[in-house]
Amino acid sequence: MNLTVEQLTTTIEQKKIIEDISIHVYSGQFVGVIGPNGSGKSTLLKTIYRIFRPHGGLLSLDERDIFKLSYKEFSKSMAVVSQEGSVPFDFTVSEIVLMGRSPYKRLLERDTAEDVALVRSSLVKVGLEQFTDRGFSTLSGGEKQRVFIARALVQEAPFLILDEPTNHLDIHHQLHMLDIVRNLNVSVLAALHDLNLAAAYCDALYVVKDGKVVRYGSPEEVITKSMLKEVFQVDCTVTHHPKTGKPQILFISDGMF
Ligand SMILES: Nc1ncnc2c1ncn2[C@@H]1O[C@H](COP(=O)(O)OP(=O)(O)OP(=O)(O)O)[C@@H](O)[C@H]1O
Repeated sequence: MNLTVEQLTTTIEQKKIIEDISIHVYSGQFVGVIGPNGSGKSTLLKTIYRIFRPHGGLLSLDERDIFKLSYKEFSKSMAVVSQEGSVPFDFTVSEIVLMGRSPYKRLLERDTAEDVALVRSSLVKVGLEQFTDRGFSTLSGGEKQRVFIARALVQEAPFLILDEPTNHLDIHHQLHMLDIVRNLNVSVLAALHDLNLAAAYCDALYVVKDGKVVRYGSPEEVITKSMLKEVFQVDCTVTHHPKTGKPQILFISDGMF
């Protein structure tokens, strides 16, 4: 599934938070959005997944205007794992994951054996099969994050939005989660803070600063010493991973010496 974002502007309380952003995610691509804190990454993603209404521009999935899709059509097309996932009541893990099947159901329709099997296989994928009946509130931050990933998986959407999906995860689970997503062969747009992971997993990167796209290209084109200085205000050496050949950043700061 293709995503096209053309000249998108989102204003909150009279302030332009993102301005004139154009992005393309081709079918099956894993595209990253990187940028400093407060640069507008989440606002961009939230506008794409319809939390915010844009004040200008066009958003389309396979040529269809995102804002013209019904709730069910939209939810079957796009799954979201956000950094702010919360659950109002103490549902169990399997109840929360089952919610990912709701776009496929009519009101009060019962869960099918297929739904239950999908929930089970997603929980196995994220390593939470022992947690099926646990109350969500009893889980650690990383376990909660993996529940939301499982919920997105059962949604079986061809487009996945990830807003800092590895926030609470230890390094093993960060790599495991990105491996799972990569192997789904769906289109992905992900805001990532870890630039080495962004370089390792993404086919293309957009760099956002002050609400605007300031760089775009392959990780090799984008992850450079000058970009890191200009956009993130850090000094570094950029080398290459000895096995994958992807850019690898070694940060340098006065306090290290
Ligand atoms: N509802 C809101 N009301 C007012 N300002 C907002 C609102 N939502 C976002 N902003 C502001 O918009 C700017 C961009 O925020 P956003 O969350 O999109 O950035 P981000 O790049 O995702 O940041 P981070 O890396 O810290 O998560 C910030 O200055 C933020 O304070």
